[in-house]
Amino acid sequence: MFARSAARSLTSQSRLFSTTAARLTKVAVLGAGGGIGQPLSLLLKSDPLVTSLSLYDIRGAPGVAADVSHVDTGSEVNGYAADKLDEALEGVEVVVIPAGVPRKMTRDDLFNTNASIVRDLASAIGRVAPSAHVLVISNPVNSTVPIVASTLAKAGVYNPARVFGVTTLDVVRAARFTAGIAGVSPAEAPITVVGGHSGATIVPLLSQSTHGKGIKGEVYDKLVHRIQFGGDEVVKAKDGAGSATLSMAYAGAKFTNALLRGLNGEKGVVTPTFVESPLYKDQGIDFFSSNVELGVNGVEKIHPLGQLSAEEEKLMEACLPELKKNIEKGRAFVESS
Ligand SMILES: NC(=O)C1=CN([C@@H]2O[C@H](COP(=O)(O)OP(=O)(O)OC[C@H]3O[C@@H](n4cnc5c(N)ncnc54)[C@H](O)[C@@H]3O)[C@@H](O)[C@H]2O)C=CC1
Ligand SMILES: O=C([O-])CC(=O)C(=O)O
Repeated sequence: MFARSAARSLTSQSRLFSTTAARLTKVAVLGAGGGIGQPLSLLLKSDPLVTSLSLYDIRGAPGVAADVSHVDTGSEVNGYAADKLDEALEGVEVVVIPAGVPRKMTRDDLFNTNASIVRDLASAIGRVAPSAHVLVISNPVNSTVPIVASTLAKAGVYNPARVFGVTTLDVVRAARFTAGIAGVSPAEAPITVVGGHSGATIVPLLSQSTHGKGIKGEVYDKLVHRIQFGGDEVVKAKDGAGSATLSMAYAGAKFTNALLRGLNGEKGVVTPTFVESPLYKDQGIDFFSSNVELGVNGVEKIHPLGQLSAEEEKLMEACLPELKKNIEKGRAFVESS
């Protein structure tokens, strides 16, 4: 079912999973009973690089685990009820967090509910699995990632190479939408998306893409808007029933597979992700999404942005102040907790 392939970047491949080696990896999903958590758990059960899957939620995880465990792949699956968080985290190397509420309005509206959920989960990770790699899906990502980092730092176990905001859905959308305009396969139209994960903080670098660089004028403006506000399309279409879940599960599984490939020693695994980054530290922005090489230690190398077009410079001007505010809000929440 899954093809083996030579090392190559995540953004240049269309297959969901790719593997070059086998190594024992225990992965936990916190929020496994939710709209993202359930399909994500199924996809991770299908990933040959996952050998053990630990599913936790305050509601319904044992049922999801029993269901997913019948899938005929090698990994073992265990489900944990609300009071079993510590057990769920034991021996885990990779923790994926889609726990929390989805939005009705803006992602920032979620802050009040999700900030404490993410902080408490990070605190348990710091206690039970302090060297785990933590992949944050819960919104607002621009704030929840600093919350995880600050919580782990408070516990004295923060390793910046091991905390990631999952921005892969922006990358997936950018490739899909650009390919639609260019009339090519999305696999031929990888787009680097940088910045953060909400509206104006999402900056697609179309000028660096073979099929994106020729898109100009109104078509360009509409494409950028669609990439930045793709989440709104889904929220609107679901009409009160939540936000993107299936495409996010796909994106979450894709990023997890990329990290597992890196942890396995595969070289050249490069994809955008929101991490502690030197790129805009001089402007007081400590977290930023850009192309990152993933390796045995998690973050191996943060790539420079490369040449930006005049339009992208303008997008970046709008991105940076908003991103800075979002990051500060996350940090301040942990400081005052
Ligand atoms: N990073 C990204 O690109 C995206 C992020 N999201 C975000 O992912 C999050 C989850 O979205 P959905 O799955 O649609 O929501 P959902 O409401 O369907 O599922 C969330 C799950 O989290 C569980 N939960 C709540 N508190 C918990 C806790 N303390 N510990 C463990 N589990 C807990 C709930 O019981 C529920 O099963 C939202 O914050 C959403 O905004 C959604 C799409 C894309
Ligand atoms: O729009 C939302 O709230 C969910 C999300 O992050 C996305 O779809 O990109």
